[in-house]
Amino acid sequence: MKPFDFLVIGGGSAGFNAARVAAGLGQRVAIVDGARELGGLCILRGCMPSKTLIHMAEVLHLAQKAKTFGLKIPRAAADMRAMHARKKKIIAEFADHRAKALASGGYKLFRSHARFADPHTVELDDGKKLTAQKILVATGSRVSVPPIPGLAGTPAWTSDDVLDLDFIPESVLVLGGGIVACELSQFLRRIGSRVVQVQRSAHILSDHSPEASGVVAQSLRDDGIELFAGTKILRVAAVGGGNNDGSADIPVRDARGIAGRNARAPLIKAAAGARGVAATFEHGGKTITRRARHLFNALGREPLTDGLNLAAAGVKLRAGGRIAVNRFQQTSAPHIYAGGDVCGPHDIVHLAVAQGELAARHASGVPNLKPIDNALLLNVVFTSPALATIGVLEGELREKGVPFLSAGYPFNDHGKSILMDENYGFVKVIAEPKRGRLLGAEIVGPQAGELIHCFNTPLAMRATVFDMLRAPWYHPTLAEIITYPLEEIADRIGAGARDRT
Ligand SMILES: Cc1cc2nc3c(=O)[nH]c(=O)nc-3n(C[C@H](O)[C@H](O)[C@H](O)COP(=O)(O)OP(=O)(O)OC[C@H]3O[C@@H](n4cnc5c(N)ncnc54)[C@H](O)[C@@H]3O)c2cc1C
Ligand SMILES: NC(=O)c1ccc[n+]([C@@H]2O[C@H](COP(=O)([O-])OP(=O)(O)OC[C@H]3O[C@@H](n4cnc5c(N)ncnc54)[C@H](O)[C@@H]3O)[C@@H](O)[C@H]2O)c1
Repeated sequence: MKPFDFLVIGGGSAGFNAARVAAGLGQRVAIVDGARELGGLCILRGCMPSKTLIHMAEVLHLAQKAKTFGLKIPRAAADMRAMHARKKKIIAEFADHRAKALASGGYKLFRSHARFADPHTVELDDGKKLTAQKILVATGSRVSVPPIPGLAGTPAWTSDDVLDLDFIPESVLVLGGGIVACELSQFLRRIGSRVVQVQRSAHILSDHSPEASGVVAQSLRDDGIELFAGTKILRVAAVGGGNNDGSADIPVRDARGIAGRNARAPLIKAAAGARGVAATFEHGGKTITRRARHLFNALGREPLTDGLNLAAAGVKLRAGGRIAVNRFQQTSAPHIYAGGDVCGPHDIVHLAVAQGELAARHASGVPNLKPIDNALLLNVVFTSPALATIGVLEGELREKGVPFLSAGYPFNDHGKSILMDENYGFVKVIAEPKRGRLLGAEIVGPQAGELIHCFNTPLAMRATVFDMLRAPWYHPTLAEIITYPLEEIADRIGAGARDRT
């Protein structure tokens, strides 16, 4: 077959958008994807199913709080079969749209796994070989199974399984305190499961400030989750007894679940007669054991490079297994690029898309490209309250010795959030101390994932707190809470700086 200009391995968020941009630039493009179902993680088993279910659980939560609002809603409860059906319908529509786009003819699609035969050639499952001038590796990530005694041999759910539930589990033992663990623990609790969550670090969501993640932890506990942080997990095991929630039996999967099966990991069998799981961990100087009907491994993800034979292409990995890339997504073999979860450094969809598009433009010879601006890092945790950050925050600035001013304001003193009974959390603004140029913002509270977008354009345009205060802010809105810290910083800097901007 005639060589391609640009060949993409993996048709998820990074790969699909890279192919779309390269084809738009007139390149002859191929995509190779080995999944049974096309769509990628975000659509099939990541952002979209999780946010569909989380939204439904949020509606349920509000209905259950009806009395607070003077309403009579006698019995609001989850109907998991109906929720599952709605999620499936919505996801099928998104996946269908993506599959049609992949098969649209703009690029040649091969339904196969790919492995490098040499730096310009990949081999497909049927032995066919494809060559290309430039190649993008965008194979994503899979659930990781850390070496916790007993974990690899204990039947466990992954996020794939939790997102596919059509019944309410009686009880779930959640291992981990990252985004997946927190978002889905709260979902499980809100549909009616008993949830025990066990986290290693001293506070959950350890990439975030203790102040912000502490608000989320409080809300998880207020929802009724038994949350242990600062633990050392000693072992997990399948046990007899447990609870009966009507589920047929413990799923026979390994701790990597469906992702593991895709990667051809061996299946394991549940111990005969096992009806539950137990985790034993150290916490506050004590050894504690907690049991539940199901175990949920939410201990992180790892880049999916198995079977790609990257060595044959001269592509090197960083410590931890991610593909090493430069600021234009080029790997150690400069004609081979990587984008998305397989290279990181963050598993976030808009970054996967941006990396894929940047790689496609660079590979197509587009001049004067700008690398992705790390000072605009945007992150949202879709718990309730949500936690969202953008830019550079206090912890990093302190570590680097960079001077800054910061000011915050709590939602429990703001009109709109009080009338909504949304009293958790705060907004915080961080700015450069001389002229008040914005450096970052942190919001934990109602609609934080939406509110944080008040800052993305001003940050990208290097605006100051004075610029933001010149804009109108409607009353009463959640967004106007942002004016209080902006005003505080502006006051501290003084009129001189305002006049200079
Ligand atoms: C539960 C969950 C919720 C999430 N929620 C959010 C969220 O709300 N917001 C957010 O920004 N991010 C979220 N993420 C992260 C986000 O989903 C990922 O960062 C993003 O989807 C990664 O895209 P990708 O293109 O790198 O990989 P993928 O979408 O996984 O695409 C990789 C593709 O490569 C294919 N492939 C793999 N190996 C081969 C091979 N050898 N040959 C051929 N094809 C291959 C696979 O079949 C797959 O289609 C979530 C993740 C999870 C797990
Ligand atoms: N809203 C979003 O944008 C969103 C939602 C879900 C997932 N994601 C992305 O998906 C990726 C995966 O998320 P995740 O939550 O699975 O991973 P994570 O890396 O964020 O969290 C893993 C958790 O497991 C714990 N852990 C790991 N090894 C352990 C061990 N040996 N013993 C005890 N604890 C251990 C860590 O302390 C951490 O709490 C993240 O990078 C995230 O960015 C994003």
